[in-house]
Amino acid sequence: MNDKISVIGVPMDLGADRRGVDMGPSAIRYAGIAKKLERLGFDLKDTGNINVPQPEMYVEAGKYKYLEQVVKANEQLAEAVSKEIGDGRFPLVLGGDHSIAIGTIAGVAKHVQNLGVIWFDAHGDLNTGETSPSGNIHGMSLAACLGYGHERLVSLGGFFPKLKPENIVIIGARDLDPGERALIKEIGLNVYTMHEIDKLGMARVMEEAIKQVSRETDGVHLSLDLDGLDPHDAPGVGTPVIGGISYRESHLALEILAEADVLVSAEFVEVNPILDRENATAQVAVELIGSAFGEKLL
Ligand SMILES: NC(=[NH2+])NCCC[C@H](N)C(=O)O
Ligand SMILES: [Mn+2]
Ligand SMILES: [Mn+2]
Repeated sequence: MNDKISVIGVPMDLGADRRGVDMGPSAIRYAGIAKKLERLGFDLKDTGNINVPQPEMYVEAGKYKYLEQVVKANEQLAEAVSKEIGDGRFPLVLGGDHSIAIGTIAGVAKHVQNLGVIWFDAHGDLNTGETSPSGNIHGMSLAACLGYGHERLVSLGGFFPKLKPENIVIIGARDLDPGERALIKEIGLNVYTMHEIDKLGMARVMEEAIKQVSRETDGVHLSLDLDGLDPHDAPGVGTPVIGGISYRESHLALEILAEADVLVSAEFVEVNPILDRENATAQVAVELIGSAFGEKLL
């Protein structure tokens, strides 16, 4: 794995239309991400935060809430990610709501022709403005990367689609909207719901998932929404869903992923300190980052 990591913070909450998740990058830094990665021997650079507007500056509703602002911030993010990769560094993006996957993936896909993606999430984030129950863009980011949804989101970074369905797996899904289910069936997206995780076990799920996302790709991106974990272990998220991936399963998953040595980029999103208990969810994020970057007990 690349031993140079660049942290990029994205204090974005417009895609969730809910305050708090903008403080995610600070909370994850406060929980000790730098110490963790330096102790693991990485050359770490913190590039600071992307500039994201405050929601109070705008009154907006509709099918794509805060579209203009979300696009602007994601364009900056895509450039920042692309620059770090161009400098030979591994971009580690801290959210912020999950709409930022659009910018991260746009930046990575500029360099990696066929990008594989492991999408850890309770949700599919496969809505478009037409199917979304909320108008929140964080529920539309994976769809946008696949070429579905608003033109501004789909073509962000100047090219589309960024991803092919066969190079993606979703892990941990347990809350899908009707339009998301229809899209999954239509394009044959591989989703490991909690049913498969319970039945097969996380080790087998990860082996299969890694095989699929690295088969015909030139690198793999990890997009980890903390709400993929059970709210018992990660309470500080805006859209919690019971019955999720346990603390232990999530570590196992990332340890197996680290062993496979396929990652070229990663993002950890949806940490909301306002809803958290004593920064526990940011703490979990830092521990998971450790596992994803090869931390082991012995
Ligand atoms: N990244 C997330 N937490 N997404 C939650 C999405 C919730 C719901 N499916 C929606 O579209 O509004
Ligand atoms: Mn998500
Ligand atoms: Mn989610």
